[in-house]
Amino acid sequence: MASIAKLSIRGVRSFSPNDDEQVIGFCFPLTIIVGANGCGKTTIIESLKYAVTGSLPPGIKSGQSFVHDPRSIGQSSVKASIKLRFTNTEGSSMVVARSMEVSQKKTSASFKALDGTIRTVNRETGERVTLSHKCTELDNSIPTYLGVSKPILEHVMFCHQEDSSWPLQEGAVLKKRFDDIFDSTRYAKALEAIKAERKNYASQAKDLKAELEGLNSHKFAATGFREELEDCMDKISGLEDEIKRANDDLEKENATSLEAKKVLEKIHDFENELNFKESDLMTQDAVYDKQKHLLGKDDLTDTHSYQELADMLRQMSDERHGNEATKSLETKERECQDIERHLEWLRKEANDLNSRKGKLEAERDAHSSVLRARFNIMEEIHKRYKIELDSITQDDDDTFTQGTAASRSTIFTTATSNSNAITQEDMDAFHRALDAKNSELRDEYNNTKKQHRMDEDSMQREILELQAKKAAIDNDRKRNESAKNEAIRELTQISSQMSSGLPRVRKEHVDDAKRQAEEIAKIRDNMNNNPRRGDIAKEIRVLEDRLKSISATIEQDSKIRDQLRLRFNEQNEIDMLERQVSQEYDILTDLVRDNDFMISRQGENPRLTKEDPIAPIEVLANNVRNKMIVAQSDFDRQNSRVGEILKQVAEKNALLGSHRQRCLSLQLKRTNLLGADGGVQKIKSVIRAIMRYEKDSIDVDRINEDTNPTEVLKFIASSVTSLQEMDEKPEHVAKIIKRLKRLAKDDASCPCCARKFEDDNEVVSSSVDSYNKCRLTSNDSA
Ligand SMILES: Nc1ncnc2c1ncn2[C@@H]1O[C@H](COP(=O)(O)OP(=O)(O)OP(=O)(O)O)[C@@H](O)[C@H]1O
Repeated sequence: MASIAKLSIRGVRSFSPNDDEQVIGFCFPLTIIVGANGCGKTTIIESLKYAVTGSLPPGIKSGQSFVHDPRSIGQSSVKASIKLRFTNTEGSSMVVARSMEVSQKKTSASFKALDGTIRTVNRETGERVTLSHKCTELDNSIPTYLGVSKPILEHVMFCHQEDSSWPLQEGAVLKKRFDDIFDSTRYAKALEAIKAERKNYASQAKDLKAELEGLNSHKFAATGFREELEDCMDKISGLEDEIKRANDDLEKENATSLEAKKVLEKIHDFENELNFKESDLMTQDAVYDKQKHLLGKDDLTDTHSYQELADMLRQMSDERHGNEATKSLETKERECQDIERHLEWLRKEANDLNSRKGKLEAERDAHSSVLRARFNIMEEIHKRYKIELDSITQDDDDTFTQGTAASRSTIFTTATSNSNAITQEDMDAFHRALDAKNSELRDEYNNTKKQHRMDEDSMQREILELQAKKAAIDNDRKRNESAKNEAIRELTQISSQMSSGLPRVRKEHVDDAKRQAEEIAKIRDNMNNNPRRGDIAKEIRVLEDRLKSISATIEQDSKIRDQLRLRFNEQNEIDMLERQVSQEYDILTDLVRDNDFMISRQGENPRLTKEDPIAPIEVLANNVRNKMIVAQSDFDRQNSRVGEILKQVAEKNALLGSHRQRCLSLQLKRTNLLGADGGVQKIKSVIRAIMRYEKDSIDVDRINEDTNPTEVLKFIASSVTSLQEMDEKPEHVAKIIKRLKRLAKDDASCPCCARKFEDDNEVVSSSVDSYNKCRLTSNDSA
């Protein structure tokens, strides 16, 4: 706790400057100062107060009467000094020394407070430290060292007896004292600052609220965009899946095409084989017909069943050649079964191709729906932003024309019925129009923003000027009020002093008070006469009007700001769409890069550009679409071709079956011919009968089914000739010859080319030559 220890006074009031310093020691816990009236008790208290706070006693405004009067000791000036030793709150001993000087002039005296010092001891070094301070610094620092505020020291602890009745004074004085004691001014200022801060924060909160609303709308828009993005991502993933599926289908189609090619090649081979076999069959048919013709009545096909003929053939084969014919037959049957299996496989392939065709048609429908969705988006954008289409392609029906309203609507009305009607040029025009609209909106937004900024700056400047003016007026008003209050207070004090009639109120004091009153009256008159006084109300009114207009301007600006915010939102929307387009471009680029191999199979790789990434993809899609159409037509053609081939195969199959039947019947006939009662045996018997009339013996057994017919015919011809020469014509020989001639007459033709013989002689004599000739001819033509 701080405490005062010793007070030294010289030259203050009744303490003469010519004497030694008067030292008053203070005791603990109480010091009582007693003495006669006028001995100087009050002076001690006043000195303490001055030493600690630097405040002069009340009623001594300039301090002349506080110092010992120089006139009383006949000096022109008097120096007074007050020293106080005290212990500060930290327990350190300190000495504060203050000095004053009063110079007496002819009529008046001047007071001057000199700089004071504070002496203390450095705790660490133990040295004495003396610091010189100005009066105001001392006034502020000593109360701090003592730990008591200056108002409490002035108004409570060292309160002058004349001023001790201040708690009973009027409200304003009382308030001021309490404010001083409790330092409420600081709190009032703090309150004002808090109010100003609160106002500031309220305006900031308002701005932030508006900003929050904007952010909320942004958030809402962002949520919408995010949902749209998710939809787009879903669509893209769906498209990717479709592309993947289409690629897979394409691969399968390629594999199927390869397989179909192989099948076609096989069918072609089979056709060739079939043709070859057909020709072979025809040859065999011809041979068969000839042989049947030659056999005549010996033809057993009509009289014997297939089984009987087969048995006969088997018997004869076993007899002659073992199982070779049977094996050949089995081989043929196996081949026939293979062909049937192959036909079944071809039917299955045709079914697969048909089902694949259905799938491809379904994919085509899905692609059409995607195109329709794209068109709907375009139409929505067109309606929402009123986009002007400046360049439209012109088709055959003159549907789109250059930049007319009719053409703008036609692109959508035409496309409504068929979304595929939008060409690449239409898309380009739409993109260009979209870009133009975007740049137009952006320019408009920037211009409005710039204008708003300029307006805001000018208004801000005006507001600052007005605030400065208002602050100046407030300062003037406060200054005037404080001056007025001060004057009233002093007047009150003077009047109280005068009314108390104390003996120490002197004439000078009254004169001073009068002068001060006159000065205050002058100030008051000046204030009343101040032309600004009347103008202030006008200025306030003008300011209020100005404030109203500013409020209206601010309201208008807030509307503009809302519009700008709306534009800003739209701009953000456009930016987001641009970013979305950029992202989709990246995704498209990645997609193209990932599917590079597949795309390269479709022709040239598309070169994507940021400006128009759709065009190359559209070109690629058109190429793929065209290829698909070509592949589809190829597929249809191949399908019809397969149908035709299948039909031909069926026909050939039927023909083969009939040929097989004929072959079997031929084989049966052959067996019959070679049988015991067959034609060959009959011919042999005929030959034997002839031979009975020949002188030379002939080995008849030499003639069998493998004997060259030429030799047989030669033999018959020579035998007939020799018989004619011999002129020996037995009856049965004559019959045979007659029969041969009749045969020749009825139906004699070449066994190779089925040409009719000209006469009977040619039947016998020229048969060999004709046979050879016809054979050579047929070989040449083959
Ligand atoms: N400027 C001055 N020069 C010389 N003496 C002065 C001056 N002003 C006042 N005095 C003298 O100082 C004395 C006043 O002292 P102070 O008022 O301190 O006495 P006091 O003991 O408090 O008296 P009281 O008991 O009546 O209050 C008076 O005798 C007065 O004549």
